Order: sequence, then C-alpha cells, then structure tokens
Amino acid sequence: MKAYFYDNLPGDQRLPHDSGREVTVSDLEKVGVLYFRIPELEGVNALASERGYKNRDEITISPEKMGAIYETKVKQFFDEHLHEDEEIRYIRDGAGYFDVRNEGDEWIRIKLVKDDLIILPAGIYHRFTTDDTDYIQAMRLFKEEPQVDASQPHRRA
Ligand SMILES: CSCCC(=O)/C(O)=C/O
Ligand SMILES: [Fe+2]
Repeated sequence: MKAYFYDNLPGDQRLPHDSGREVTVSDLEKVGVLYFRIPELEGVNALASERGYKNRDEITISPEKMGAIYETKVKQFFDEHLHEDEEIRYIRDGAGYFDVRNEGDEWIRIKLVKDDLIILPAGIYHRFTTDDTDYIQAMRLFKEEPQVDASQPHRRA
C-alpha cells in the first residue's frame, strides 16, 4: 500500500497522480480509514467475525470481465460518492486506487494491491479507479446483505 496527497493535475484518473506528499497509515486513521495487510484468508475471516461482517462477494473490474461497460463503470466508480455503511474491500488480485477526502477536503490517494484490506468509514466522500493495468479483483464485505447493488455508488448529495 502507498498513500499520498493527490496531485490534482490533469491526466487519466488511472495514472498515479502522486504529489510526493506521503500519507501514513496513522494519517489515514485520523480520517477514519483503516488499513490492514492480510496475506491469508483466515486473517480476513477473523477480522470479519470481529467486526460483524457476515456477508461477502467478489467483483472483478476489467475489460475482459465487463466488456463494453468497463469504461462506463470505471468512470462511475470515480464519481465522488459515499455509502451509509462502511466500505470494506480486500484485494484478491490486481491493483487500484481509492481516493478519500480529508477534513480539509484534500484528496488522499491510496494505492492498494493483492492482500491489502481497507475499511472506509460510513459517510466518507471517496472514489475508486483501477490503475493503468485496468484490472482488479476484490472481495466486498458487508455487515448486512446489500439491499442495492453495492457497486452502484450513492451519488454525492
Ligand atoms: C474495488 S470494489 C469496486 C468499487 C466499489 O465498490 C466502490 O464503492 C468504490 O467506491
Ligand atoms: Fe464506494
């Protein structure tokens, strides 16, 4: 995992946009984001039972998996949004970026790779994009059965 302030420069969302200003795991905790490095599924299962995540599914985001709607989906995920519940994602393969807003409304970019697990707090404005490999496979964990398709983000109020 690597986290840093987003550079806010023009350019494809899938490029790193690294400002060079590092963000640490404890900085992330200050905005309510929790990060874990979990190489074995047993560790995910332990965290899930500790935090009451009773349900899970997997999503693969790639042109091969999604076909023609891939580009639309990638833009949709990058549309700033929030969820009423925590967003818990465990990266099974590939890589991607989660951007979260800090208290000062600055974008913090978090690069996640295989075996990284992130928990975004309910109500945090965020967005997601694949990186320039155009491929990620992630486990989504939930406290409840998702009432709506959890991959359909809640739009900004
Ligand atoms: C990597 S999981 C797909 C993205 C997603 O579900 C979401 O809500 C991103 O903010
Ligand atoms: Fe989201």
